[in-house]
Amino acid sequence: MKKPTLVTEISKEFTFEAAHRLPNVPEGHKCSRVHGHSYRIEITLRGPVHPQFGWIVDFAELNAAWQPLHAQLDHRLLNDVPGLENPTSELLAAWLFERVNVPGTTVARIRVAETCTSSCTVYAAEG
Ligand SMILES: Nc1nc2c(c(=O)[nH]1)N=C([C@H](O)[C@H](O)COP(=O)(O)OP(=O)(O)OP(=O)(O)O)CN2
Ligand SMILES: [Zn+2]
Repeated sequence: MKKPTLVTEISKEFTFEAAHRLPNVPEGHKCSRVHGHSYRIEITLRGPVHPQFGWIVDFAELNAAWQPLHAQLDHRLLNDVPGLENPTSELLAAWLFERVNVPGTTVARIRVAETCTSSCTVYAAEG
């Protein structure tokens, strides 16, 4: 029987604390006020599995790629961060998608969770 071609992904979760407000919501919306979240971010990378190491990249490389992003976001008012003037989960996920860079991999998807029950996932459309 023919062996299937495998697609392999690795994921790592990160957290940061930040405040935000949503400037474009309808008048009276609760999210127009400044409030904070303990953000949870899951970054998923795709790439070939190294024949000797048996991994796509060391999780430590993904951790290293996250650190400068964490520094830009943690304990900030996200609205002050260039490119995040309207910091919805959707736009934050897209902002992160453009900035995560781990050589030898591609970003498969990024999930941003603002609360225990609300999250957003972005990934590249096929083609
Ligand atoms: N599609 C989106 N909707 C909302 C976003 C968003 O980024 N994308 N953001 C918010 C607010 O930031 C809000 O703080 C989080 O949303 P919500 O799930 O409504 O938070 P609650 O904890 O208040 O949820 P309950 O389950 O109603 O308690 C709003 N919407
Ligand atoms: Zn919010």
